[in-house]
Amino acid sequence: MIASTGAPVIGTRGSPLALAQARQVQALLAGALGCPAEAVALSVIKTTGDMIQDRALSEAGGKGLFTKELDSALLDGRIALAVHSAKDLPTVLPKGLVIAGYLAREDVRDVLISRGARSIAELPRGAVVGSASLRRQAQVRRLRPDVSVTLLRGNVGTRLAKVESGEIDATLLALAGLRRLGLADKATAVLDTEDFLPAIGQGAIAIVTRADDLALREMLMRFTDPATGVALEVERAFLRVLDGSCRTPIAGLARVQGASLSFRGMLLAPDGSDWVAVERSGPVAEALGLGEDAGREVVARARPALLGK
Ligand SMILES: NCc1[nH]cc(CCC(=O)O)c1CC(=O)O
Repeated sequence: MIASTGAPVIGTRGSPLALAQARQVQALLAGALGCPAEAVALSVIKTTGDMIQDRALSEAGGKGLFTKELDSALLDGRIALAVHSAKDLPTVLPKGLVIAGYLAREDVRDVLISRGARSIAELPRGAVVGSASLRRQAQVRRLRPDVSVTLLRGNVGTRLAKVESGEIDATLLALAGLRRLGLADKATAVLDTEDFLPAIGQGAIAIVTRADDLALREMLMRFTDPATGVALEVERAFLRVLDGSCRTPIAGLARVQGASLSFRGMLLAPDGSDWVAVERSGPVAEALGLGEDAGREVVARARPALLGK
């Protein structure tokens, strides 16, 4: 759908983070169109995921919780593009939709936010770490089997308040999200990807359009980042192979340097007591096969319990 100004309408969720991300795309698209940012309309759409606050999303019925309503708006023509955290996108999009591209990736790392401890190693014995992410819960427990993890949902502001008030000892968040909210100074420590692997897609903003909207797809190519696209192709291929069970924590990160890429991926038991890690490198031209291959290696090496079987 084209707004009365003639510019394509952007669909977004209404959370502060989603709006910050949509505004980045709004500014870039306005630049490409040669019009003021206000001429590109943002349409705020509530998703099922926005309405669930009391349980882990993994228990609330699976994939696409943050995308379904935006997908429908795209397919109905109410919006022309949807802006998402790549991390929240399911591995397979509904028929007729495509990821048209990604903005250049932000910092991919997670951060620790705590009152006293300056690192995960420094957390007091038996500390309580709040997180809604199975991947973060598992990785914290892999490094520190003595800490207890508790479900912590809600927006970034609420989570920070719970650390400040002492309700929990620490939490973990994506540095990218904090930066976009202007809250990066809340981070106590930035976690090295060597021992704390990010989520598939972390730090990347994805733009979804209708597959047949070729004019818009071409327009978006003026400011989307091909290297981020390659990294995400690897990571999402890895995730697709492992995707059977959303109860199983998965982490992975691809890096692109010129014509070569490297990838590390991990599948973990929810309590961090078991894991399989893989490492691959190869040419950019083989991104898809490399990601799938890494996924198949994990499946082959994992104990059945790790695969939820
Ligand atoms: N699950 C919510 C979500 N989706 C994307 C980000 C951060 C931004 C990003 O990864 O690009 C966050 C918050 C967080 O995990 O701290």
